[in-house]
Amino acid sequence: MSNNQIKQDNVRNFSIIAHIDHGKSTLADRILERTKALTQREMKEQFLDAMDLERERGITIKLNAVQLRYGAANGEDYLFHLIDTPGHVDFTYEVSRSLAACDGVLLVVDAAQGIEAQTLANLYLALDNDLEIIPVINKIDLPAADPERVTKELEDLLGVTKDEVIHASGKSGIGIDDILEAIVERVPAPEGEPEDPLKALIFDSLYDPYRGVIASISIKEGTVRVGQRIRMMQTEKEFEVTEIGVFNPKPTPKDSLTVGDVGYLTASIKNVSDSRVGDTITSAERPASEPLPGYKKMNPMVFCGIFPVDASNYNDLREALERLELNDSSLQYEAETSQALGFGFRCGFLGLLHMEIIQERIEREFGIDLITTAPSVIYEVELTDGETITVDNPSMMPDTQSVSEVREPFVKATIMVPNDYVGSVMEICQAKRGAFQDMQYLDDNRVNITYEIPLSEIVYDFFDQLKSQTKGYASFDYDLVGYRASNLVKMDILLNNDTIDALSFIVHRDFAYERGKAIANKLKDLIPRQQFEVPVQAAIGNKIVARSTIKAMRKNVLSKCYGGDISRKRKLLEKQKEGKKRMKMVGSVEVPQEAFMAVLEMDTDND
Ligand SMILES: Nc1nc2c(ncn2[C@@H]2O[C@H](COP(=O)(O)OP(=O)(O)OP(=O)(O)O)[C@@H](O)[C@H]2O)c(=O)[nH]1
Repeated sequence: MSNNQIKQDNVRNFSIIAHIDHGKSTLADRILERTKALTQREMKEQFLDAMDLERERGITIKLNAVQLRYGAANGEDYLFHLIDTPGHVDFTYEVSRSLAACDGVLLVVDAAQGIEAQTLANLYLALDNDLEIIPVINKIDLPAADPERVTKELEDLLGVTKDEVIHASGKSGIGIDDILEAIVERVPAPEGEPEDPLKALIFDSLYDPYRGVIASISIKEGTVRVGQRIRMMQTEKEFEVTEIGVFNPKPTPKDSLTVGDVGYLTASIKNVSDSRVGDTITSAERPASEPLPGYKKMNPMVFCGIFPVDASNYNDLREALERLELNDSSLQYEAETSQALGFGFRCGFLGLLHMEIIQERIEREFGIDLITTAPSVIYEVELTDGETITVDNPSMMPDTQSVSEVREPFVKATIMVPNDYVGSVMEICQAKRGAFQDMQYLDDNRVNITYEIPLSEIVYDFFDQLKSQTKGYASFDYDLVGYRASNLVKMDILLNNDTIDALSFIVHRDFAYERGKAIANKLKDLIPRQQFEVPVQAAIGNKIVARSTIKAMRKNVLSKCYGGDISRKRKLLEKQKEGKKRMKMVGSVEVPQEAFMAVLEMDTDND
């Protein structure tokens, strides 16, 4: 059958979870290598991170599942499915879905860094899914490695003994055999009956222009065959299976997939929303009575406006978003018109990284230059007439007179730092309107601090500040906890006496004056001099709270280059041209892209 005679008892489905940069992809590569999934020559540097953008940023965005064969020390052959998980907080939901496709995980911890915030977040997801956990200390080759300390941390955290913790190095190959044997011995084989009605979990889905949706599936019950009629239990749509197969790691078609198999399925599905991640595929003729647990739609938390620099690219931008949405059901968008920026789209994202990735893909893959506005969260606004509306665009915030209460989303932020930085972390959290919750000592040197903080503050420069104030030692994770009332007001920005809707933002009243001043100063620096003097004003309602002035231009930029340094001149001209692309005429003033993001960086330079 599809397993090439390997019995279900010898199937092992597992995943690797780790804090970002603790070496998950490198370890996955070593495992592929050891099980001869790829010859060295075929092996790209990091096979599982397939998308260009991922490789460049060195992070894993999309899931992947690879089938491997392993000849164990006990003389038997085993079939492994290694399911990759994304490592960033924005993608927690995808991690949780891919874990639902497994029976065990390797919990990888960097030998020098120890347990970090996302190690814990991922561990909790694994525990939620009742998975067998194999602790692995990675990078033991590093001079700064302290495997004893990290072993102790893992013992305390997991209640395991020292002997159960594997020491490894993805770089030098130490411990890889121990890991493979531990998978055989400790991860349970999938349960489920091949003859029962089909239940296949969709844990990822991808749109291919030729074949339609390619769903990544894990078969929990029953068997699926080519030509079979299937039904999506959530959407109740039916399709006929055109191809099924496994990745080993190249896509390899099979006639059927059965319990324990992890692979892909196509069925001429034209719309990704018809095969939602987390949904259960069953047979149309003999449907299962209940879907697999845990279907949850992920809602975007961060919104921003996306506008083409060149208005004639509006339709291209819409097409680009349509195409991206096919592969990414968590991306949302709707048309938006800004007085300042013209026609564009209001887009919703899971988090900041998700937002950056989409913006970069639009620019790179579709060649459209964008102006994006500062990210905003969704506010709940109770009006004086009793109605409640949601606002994801600051410029749409109603006038203060008609508002009785504004509520904003709060998150529980978990921050892990060495002792020395506790003071700095608390200072940042306090400045970000955080409410202290708890502080726990993990060992002699490390502390786990929890705060409740408004999401909007996290969206601004929280993480950057955290990193710079703790020399990169802090690790951070967050979870939405709900909406709370806050004293918030809308700040408008006026350029040359015109209100620029795309520059409006929401701010806590206590910080309004300070932020208004900071942004007026920042914009003065960011917006190039024009032919005339431009006043920059920050206002709440009709009240101007801060003001600065962009002086009129006197000289041509080139006059700065004395002498005949041609190459320098050319560079300057090119730089100017480059800058031009990112400029937008807003009324009578030319405004660069950076100005729309200024609100994010205000706190970092208060000069
Ligand atoms: N010294 C040493 N460095 C390692 C080892 N494993 C990985 N690294 C390095 O650590 C960095 C991160 O490794 P990755 O494998 O990309 O980490 P990751 O956890 O997959 O990262 P994300 O995909 O972003 O979650 C890279 O620079 C690797 O070269 C190891 O065993 N020893």
